[in-house]
This record gives sequence, structure tokens and C-alpha cells, in this order.
Amino acid sequence: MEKKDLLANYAASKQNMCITNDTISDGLFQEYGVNRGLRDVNGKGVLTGLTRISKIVSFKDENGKQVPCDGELWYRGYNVKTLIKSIGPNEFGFEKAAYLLLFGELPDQAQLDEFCEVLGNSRTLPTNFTRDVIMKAPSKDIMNSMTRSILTLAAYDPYTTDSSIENNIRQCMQLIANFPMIAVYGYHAYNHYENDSSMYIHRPDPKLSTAENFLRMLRPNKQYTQLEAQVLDVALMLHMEHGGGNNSTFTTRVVTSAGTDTYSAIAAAMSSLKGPKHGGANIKVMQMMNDIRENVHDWSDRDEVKSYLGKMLDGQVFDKKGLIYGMGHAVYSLSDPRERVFRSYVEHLAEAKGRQKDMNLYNMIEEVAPELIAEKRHIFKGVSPNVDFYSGFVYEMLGIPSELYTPLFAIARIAGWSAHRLEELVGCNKIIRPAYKSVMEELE
Ligand SMILES: CC(=O)SCCNC(=O)CCNC(=O)[C@H](O)C(C)(C)COP(=O)(O)OP(=O)(O)OC[C@H]1O[C@@H](n2cnc3c(N)ncnc32)[C@H](O)[C@@H]1OP(=O)(O)O
Ligand SMILES: O=C([O-])CC(=O)C(=O)O
Repeated sequence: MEKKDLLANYAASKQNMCITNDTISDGLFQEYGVNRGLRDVNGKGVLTGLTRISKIVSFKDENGKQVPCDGELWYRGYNVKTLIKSIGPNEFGFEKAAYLLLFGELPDQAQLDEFCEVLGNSRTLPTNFTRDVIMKAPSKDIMNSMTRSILTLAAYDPYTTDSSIENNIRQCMQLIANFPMIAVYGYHAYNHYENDSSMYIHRPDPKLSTAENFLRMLRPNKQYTQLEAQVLDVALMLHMEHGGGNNSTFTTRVVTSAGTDTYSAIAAAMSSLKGPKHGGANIKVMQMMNDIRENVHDWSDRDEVKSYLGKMLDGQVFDKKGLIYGMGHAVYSLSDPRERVFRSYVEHLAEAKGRQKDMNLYNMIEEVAPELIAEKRHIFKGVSPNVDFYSGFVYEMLGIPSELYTPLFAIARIAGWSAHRLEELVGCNKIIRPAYKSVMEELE
């Protein structure tokens, strides 16, 4: 028997022991008033912190009663939809919103120009970093490849552990600037070594925005249209920030509170974001849609689509996890405002690109899935499509490879993580250490 089989067989033989000894019954959670996943029975999160960075609205007060409402997302006092609308036809919004999230106020033109200039000039990697780090052991999992790059960047920083606020601002801005590079170069290395394609390492242009640079570095001929860059810019703005409680931002805050350095905190956040129940859902949605296209004979037959989705919820088909990806949210009830914005773009793009049949299938799933989930699960606050439902479809129509969908989320969310790291360092300064009630038995 090969050594690796020996270990795999041993692990398989121990599986049931772990399941038996690690299962904790619902009754014990109830007895001690412990909320699974830090969520109460109505799905509301346990309050664990205060923040000024953003606000999520999913319930409204009606005559003293909290009732579900359409979702709203606010960055530092501004509704994200208003922020997006305020971006002029020849402007890009990601940088403006990043300044807002990091420093708490909207920049005037001179402040924005200065910020963009600093960010643009910071889009460099240490000498030979692409060859020595990114091109070594390339992986299809670009989130892992980026995380490896982030941790290795720490080794090139003489002030890694300096916890002053100015040093943290410098490190966060350096990572915001570097994220598109380590993502796209990681993809090209993988595409070359694993898919036998040509490799392109285009340098970023310091005068271009994050969205433009991403497309410039990705495309072999560096070309993109203004519309493509603007759609991507809006996508980035929609993904930048989502409160302190989402899994990756909470991770950032927990790890930051232990006093660790910026690189380690952001690497931890990356590891959270890639989870299929969080930012990794955008790839899962695309895989799920492909699976539906393959297995549903008539995509326009509502009953056939519904029946297949029902099997998915019962864990019989697709990845057998019992989830319909791109649906549901820990906070939103009737709608996720980001999905609504994406939807308006998707409709135009699908028409322009002749993808009407796919659009109809998405529309049908958007209608049927919430009904089905409500039938088969305990839903207290309503279930609706989330930001990940359409994002992959938009990226696909922009010709972006699926390996880069979750990395794109990270390229945007690094701004929110950075803002929360700074807020934790400035305003909290207390290690996060919740309690676990022990239900262990003492044995002789
Ligand atoms: C950027 C983002 O992170 S957005 C979210 C991206 N994730 C996905 O799209 C994955 C699919 N969705 C889900 O797994 C869930 O909706 C989550 C993880 C996002 C939120 O889950 P919860 O916080 O448990 O939501 P909620 O309290 O409303 O769920 C109630 C029940 O419905 C289930 N449920 C919610 N959404 C779904 C879904 N899409 N498919 C199947 N079941 C679902 C939950 O598992 C839960 O079941 P349980 O009571 O047996 O535990
Ligand atoms: O808030 C959450 O739990 C997940 C989410 O939508 C995000 O992080 O953007």
C-alpha cells in the first residue's frame, strides 16, 4: 500500500468516531442559550461590535414592529447606489470609495488625484517577485496563490510588525495597489503552466484605474472598452464593504485584535472569503448554472426547472450540499441592493451579447428558488438572490475567466478589510475572545 493511501484509509476509518464525538445536539444549544453561528433563532446576528464604516438595512420599523424591507447598503454615510450614480461618465469610482472607506470622508478633487497618484505608483512588486513567488507552483485556485503572495510580501517589508496607524495605512494601500497584479499574474502563470497557453505579464499603467488595469493586465492585447471598464468598476464598488460581521471582515477584526501584522490579517480574510458560502459562491453559481443547463432538458419549462432545484435542495444533485448558490443572505431579507444593481447591467449586457436564453433561465431561478427554499427550510426573514447570483454572469460576459471571479471580490473587499483593520486598531484595542460553554464530561 502506498504511504498516501495508508493515511487516507486511516482517516476514513476514523470518520465516524469524529462525527459521534463532535456532534452537539440542538437541545444543548437551546439549554445554554448559545446561538449557532452567532445568529439568533430569527437569523439575526449576535451584536459583537460597533462600526462607523458602513450600514446594512434589511428591516424597517413599522408602528414599533420590525418588518422585512428591501435591502440598503451605506458606506460612511452615503447610500452605495447614490455613490455609484454620482460617478461621472469618464470617471471611475473604486478609488473614490476606497478613500472614503479608509479615511471616513469623501475626497475633494485634489485629494482624489493625490490618492490615485500614490496608488498608481505603488503598483509595483519587489524585484523578481513574479518569477520567484507567483510563477512557482501555480494553482488553479487563484485565491490560494494570492494568499501565498500576500504572506510572502511580508518578508520584503522591513516594517512588517510595526503596528503604528501610519504604517498600517501604508501596508493596506500597498496591498490595495498590488491585489490586481497578484491576481492576474497568478492566473496567467496557472494558465501557462497548467493549460499550456501563452503567458502575458503586462505592467500596470500608473495613470489607469483599478478596473482598467485589471483588464489591461488580463487581456493579451491590453485592450478593453470604456463600457467594460466601467461595468467592472461598478462591480468593484458593490463588493468593497459589507459591515463588520460578514465572515471575512469579522475574521480580519478577530485576527487584528490579536495584534498580528497586516499581511497575516489579510491572508486570514482571504481564506475566509474563498468559502463557497461566502465570496466563493460566485464560482459555485456558474458551476451550478452549467449543471442545470446540462441536466434540465427544457430551460423554459418552469416545472422541470423547479423539480431540478428541489433535488438540489434535497442534496441529490450538483454538489449534493443542499444549497442553491447565489440565493439567501445572513442579513438581507426581501432583496440585496447589490444584486438589483447587477441585474440592471446584466439585462443590457445579455441583450447586447445575445445571451437572452441564459437571462431567461436566471430570471426563472430568481423567481422559483426563493419559494422552494422557503418551503424546505426554516426561513424567518425571507430569502432572495444575493450579490453573487449575477456577478459571475457579468464577468463571463466581460470575458473574465471563472478562476478570477472570487479574486475580483477580494480586489474590491481589501478596501473594506483595510478600513476595518484600521478601525479595530484605532478604536478597540482589546483582544476578541468570546466564550465557549464546555459540555465535556470529566472522565477517570
Ligand atoms: C457575499 C456573500 O457572502 S453573499 C452569500 C453567498 N453565499 C451563497 O450564495 C451560498 C448559498 N446561501 C447560503 O448558504 C445561505 O443563504 C447563507 C450562508 C448566505 C446564509 O445562511 P443563513 O445565515 O443560515 O441564512 P438564513 O438564516 O436566512 O437561513 C435559514 C435556513 O435556510 C437555509 N438556506 C438559506 N439559503 C439557502 C440556500 N441558498 N440554499 C439552501 N438553503 C438555504 C439555511 O441553511 C438555513 O437552514 P437551517 O435552518 O437548516 O440552518
Ligand atoms: O454580509 C455577509 O454575510 C456576506 C456578504 O454579503 C458580504 O460579505 O458581502
